[in-house]
Amino acid sequence: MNVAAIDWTSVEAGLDATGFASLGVLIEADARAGLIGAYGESDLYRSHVHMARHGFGRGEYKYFRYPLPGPIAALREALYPACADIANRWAERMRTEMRYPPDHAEFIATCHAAGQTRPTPLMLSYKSGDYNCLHQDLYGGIVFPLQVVILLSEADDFDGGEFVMTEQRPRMQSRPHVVPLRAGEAVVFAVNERPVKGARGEYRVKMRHGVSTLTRGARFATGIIFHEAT
Ligand SMILES: O=C(O)CCC(=O)C(=O)O
Ligand SMILES: [Fe+2]
Repeated sequence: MNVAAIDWTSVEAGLDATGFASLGVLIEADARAGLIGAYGESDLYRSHVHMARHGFGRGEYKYFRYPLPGPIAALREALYPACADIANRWAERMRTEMRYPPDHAEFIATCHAAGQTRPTPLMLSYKSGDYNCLHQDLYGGIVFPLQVVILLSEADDFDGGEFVMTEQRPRMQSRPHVVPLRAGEAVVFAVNERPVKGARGEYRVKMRHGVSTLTRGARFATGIIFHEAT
């Protein structure tokens, strides 16, 4: 984890330009292997979702229960403050009333007061033929506008399985993005809407994310979502 090395000015510029930005490699090989190795330990998770059963795609994911694994808990807390600054600037530009407190514990208290009490960080597991349909991770009325995904598998472990985003612009066709990810690399991206500066002021685009079909091997990723679920 090297959160101190992140250049948040360029991260914000990337988020403003495309709705996503790399944070560099934040989970080293040992910790990646640890998280993948613990995927089968059911005590660590509060729920297990088979995507095909819900029409979400193919493959599976599991939501962690508290206490979160060390590296996930540490990153969630350490990444939050800079993300909250960006989130507050976005809220101003989009003229929404929500403002985000400077530390994550305080934001969690806001979620709890609204009845969102369950943890949302998750592990995702894909095998050849699996994919994740375009979606948004919204779990209640309280939404933190940025989230983070980290690839845990090595580049050689799989083919296909690219992280993709779409940007739905008002009265225009949707724009696709393929987001490159190295092993351990984290990408911060827009959960839902983000502001874009147009010729006549700010407008909003709606973002969705997903994963293209794996054509070989196995792919694990972890997602760090800052709001809690109902
Ligand atoms: O497997 C992936 O890269 C996508 C993960 C995802 O949907 C998420 O982190 O919310
Ligand atoms: Fe997601």
